[in-house]
Amino acid sequence: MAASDLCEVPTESRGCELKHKMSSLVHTETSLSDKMTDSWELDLIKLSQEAMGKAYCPYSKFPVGAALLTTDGKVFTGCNVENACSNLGLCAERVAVNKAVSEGYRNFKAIAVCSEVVDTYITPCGGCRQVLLEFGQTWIVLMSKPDLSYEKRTVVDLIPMPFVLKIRD
Ligand SMILES: O=c1ccn([C@H]2C[C@H](O)[C@@H](CO)O2)c(=O)[nH]1
Ligand SMILES: [Zn+2]
Repeated sequence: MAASDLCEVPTESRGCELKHKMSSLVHTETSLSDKMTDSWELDLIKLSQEAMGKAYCPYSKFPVGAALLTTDGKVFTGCNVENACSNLGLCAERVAVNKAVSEGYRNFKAIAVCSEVVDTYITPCGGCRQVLLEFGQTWIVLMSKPDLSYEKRTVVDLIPMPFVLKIRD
């Protein structure tokens, strides 16, 4: 995919987005277009690494970052947020998804995930795979290493034979 694929936000509205970002502490999205270098996938991974710096993980000491790209070019980041009551901890991916959904964004193009582990790509846990699936089967998951190398899969690749709730009329 070309870097230009990211420029889905019409040029005339980008300044507006940027102004909106700078003028508001409430809104948490950033626009990828103003951070773009060579490839959007690498940019998304770099944003996930930035988010990893905010991880709150005193128990596992295992920081994770995520950066979620919407189909209209916005990025919502997340980090893991642990708790003394361990089952209340949140994964980075779910923090990013919940931030996006709570701001009105449900259409996603990709999510990048990162950790400090150098010898394997970080992969979303089973719970997060189901959460990602909630918002579509064919969007992209980028699982990275600190050196920016990554594995690219679709959501359904990571959760074959997925559970989908069929609601009876
Ligand atoms: O893909 C993953 C895997 C793990 N974690 C978090 C959960 C917990 O805080 C820590 C150790 O499992 O890493 C994530 O945020 N995302
Ligand atoms: Zn998870």
